Formats: sequence, C-alpha cells, structure tokens
Amino acid sequence: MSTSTTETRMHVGGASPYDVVVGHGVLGEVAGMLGDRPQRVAVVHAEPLAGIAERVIATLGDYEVLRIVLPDGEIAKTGAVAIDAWEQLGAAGFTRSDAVVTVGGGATTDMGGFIAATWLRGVPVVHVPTTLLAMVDAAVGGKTGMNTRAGKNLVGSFHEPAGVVVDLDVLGTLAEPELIAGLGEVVKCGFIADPEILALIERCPADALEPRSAELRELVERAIAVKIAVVVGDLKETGGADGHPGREVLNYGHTMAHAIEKATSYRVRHGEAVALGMVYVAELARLAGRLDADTAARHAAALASVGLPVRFGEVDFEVLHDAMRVDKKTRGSQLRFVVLDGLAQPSILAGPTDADLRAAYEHLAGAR
Ligand SMILES: NC(=O)c1ccc[n+]([C@@H]2O[C@H](COP(=O)([O-])OP(=O)(O)OC[C@H]3O[C@@H](n4cnc5c(N)ncnc54)[C@H](O)[C@@H]3O)[C@@H](O)[C@H]2O)c1
Ligand SMILES: O=C(O)C(=O)C[C@@H](O)[C@H](O)[C@H](O)COP(=O)(O)O
Ligand SMILES: [Zn+2]
Repeated sequence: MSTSTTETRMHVGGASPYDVVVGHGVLGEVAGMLGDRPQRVAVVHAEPLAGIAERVIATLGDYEVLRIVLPDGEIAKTGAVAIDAWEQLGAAGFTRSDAVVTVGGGATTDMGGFIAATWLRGVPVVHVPTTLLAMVDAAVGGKTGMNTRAGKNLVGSFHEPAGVVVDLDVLGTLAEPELIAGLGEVVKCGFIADPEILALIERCPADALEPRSAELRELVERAIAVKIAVVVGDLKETGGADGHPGREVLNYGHTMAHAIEKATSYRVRHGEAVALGMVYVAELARLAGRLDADTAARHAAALASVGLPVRFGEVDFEVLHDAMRVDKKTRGSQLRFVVLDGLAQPSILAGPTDADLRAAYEHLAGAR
C-alpha cells in the first residue's frame, strides 16, 4: 500500500467541459476552478462538514464568503431547504458572476448543485465531495436533485459543475459504513463497464476499505472514468447508441434501490440500497433469461466481500412495486430496468412479468 503524491486530472468533455482533480491534499485546486474571479462565493455544507469547509475557505484567499448550512444527509433534499437557500442568496445580493462551492456528501452536492442550477437560472458550482460515494458518482456528471413525498430525486436539473476536487485525505474522518456504502456505486461501475474494478475488489477487499490505500485510489479513478465516459456520451439521459442504454446505465440497481430508500424513509443508505438493487436486478435478469447464473451470483459475492448488504425482505413487495412505478425510467405503466446481458454488457429490460418481479424479490429476501 502506498500513497501517491501526484494528482490525477481527469477531463470531462462536452459543451461545458471541466476537470475532476483527484489526489491527496488538493483542496487548493478549488480557487482555480471558479472561473473569472467571482466577488462572492457561497460555500454550501452541512454542520458536520464545517471543519473541511473551513479548510476550503482558507484556500480561497480574500473572496467574500457566504456560508449556507444545510441539514445533514438526505433530509437536505427538500423544497423547503431550497427556498431557504435561495432567500440567503437573495439577501446577500448573489449575482451571476458569483459562484457556489459545495463541500459534503452526495446529499449536499445534489442539493447545493440544485441551488446553483436554479438561482438566477444557473450560477457556476464547484463540488468538493467528501464521501466516497460523492467522489465516484454524485459530484460528477451534473445531475442535481431533491426528493418529494412521491419519491426520490423527482425534482432536479442537469447542471454541470465548473470543476470537481476529490481530496482523498478527507476520507480519513468518514465513518466506515459510509465508505462501504460508497463502494456500492464503485461495484456498480465494475458490473456495467469495468470488470477490472471487480477483480481489484475480489483480490483484496480489505484494501478497498482502507482510505489511504493505492487500491482505493485506483478504484476511485476507475469509477470516475466510467462515469465520465457515460455522461460525455449522453449528458441528459436521452439514450445511447447501438443498443447501449446511454446514461440510464448509471441507474443499474437503482429502480429497486430508490424504492427501498423511500419505503424505509431513507434509513437504508443510498449505496447500500444500490447494492440490494443490483442483487435484485441481477436475479431479475437471470429469471428473464438474459444473464448467466455465475455472473448473477457474482453480484452478492463481490458486494458482501466489502460488507455491503445483499439481503432485504422487510417491506411488502407491493409497497416496493408501487414505489418503482414512479422511477424516471418508467414509460406509461411499463417498468424498465437496466440489466446485464453479460458482464459489462448492459441493456434494458422493459416490462418484466409480475411473476419474475416477485420471484426476484423473494430471492433478495433470501427465500429462494
Ligand atoms: N447526482 C448524482 O449523480 C448522484 C449519484 C449518486 C448518489 N447521489 C445522491 O447522493 C446521496 C448519497 O450521498 P452520500 O452517500 O455521500 O450520503 P450523504 O451526503 O448523506 O453523507 C453521508 C454522511 O456522511 C457524512 N460525511 C460526509 N463527508 C464526511 C467526511 N469526510 N467525514 C465525516 N463525515 C462525513 C455526512 O455528514 C453524512 O452524515 C443520495 O441522496 C443520492 O441520491 C447522487
Ligand atoms: O448520474 C447518473 O445518471 C446516475 O444515475 C447515478 C446514480 O448513481 C445516482 O444515484 C443518480 O442520482 C440517480 O439518478 P436518478 O435520475 O434515478 O434520480
Ligand atoms: Zn446512485
């Protein structure tokens, strides 16, 4: 195990190109990503991240800084929180030449990104993700959003950041269950696009759980590379070419995951729910004759090896089925799932039978 001192700069092309910088001790990169010198910088964070936010602010020099403190975690993703933040920006006279910096996990980058996307119809935002999950997924690609009573992420917009600063040092204070949850999205990238991710984890799961390991850094960079390749090809999720699902592929496991999150009032972490959702959809694909049994079984084995949950049966299937109907991939009354036809061969399964949907849940619940 070693810690490289070199930073990695990953470029995200497209109409609004930006860089994702990955390394140790790279918080100082934020100022250079803010574009033409803004007068004010709104630093959006939750209370537990005040210390890291302070370290970011210290790198900004003499900018006028406005701190916007959000509730911690998923409860930040509401309309009421957005309105409160808009009022604070209004009171500060925040203009289009000012900028937002988010410091936090995916809930903060989603909500801070949404605030930046909507204030004056869009001001620049730089994300400083502080959880593994936000580093490999939420901070990259421009999806922002919040929840409503009907479900998860039902309101939002695509608003690409001006830059993303991934300082692996901040993972030092992250609780292990949060690190493990982030690995759910990393494993997802392994199954949909980069099997070397799975090989790395399977070789030594303990290294993946070590914040300063070279292995975790490689996993982070590989997962970000998968995300960049997908969003550059299909930023607004309008569809891919040659049968590839396009950006929807990043929703692998998410149809059931979002249903579980909603049904458990977000007690199950997003990354944990994604792990459960992938076990579910792998079995669904197997039952539909799309995926071989070994690759389906590999899901639970890889996920469990790093401590992710692979069994869930505490909610009635009907409740989850109803929640899945409001998924953004649904068309009319037809549920659509991202499935694998083989390792790293994603496609769409539209309208699976009720019997298969139910049987896959019995599998997830450990009943078959
Ligand atoms: N926009 C996207 O593309 C995208 C992608 C994936 C997930 N998401 C969203 O991200 C959210 C989940 O993000 P998450 O898993 O980061 O959870 P989170 O943002 O709720 O953070 C989890 C917890 O970690 C704490 N924390 C964060 N950084 C820390 C640090 N360095 N040290 C100590 N504690 C720290 C937070 O205070 C919080 O309590 C969900 O809302 C999900 O929908 C969005
Ligand atoms: O970036 C994407 O696109 C994703 O789907 C990444 C997912 O990991 C993430 O959870 C996303 O927020 C889910 O998107 P949604 O459109 O289903 O809300
Ligand atoms: Zn996700």
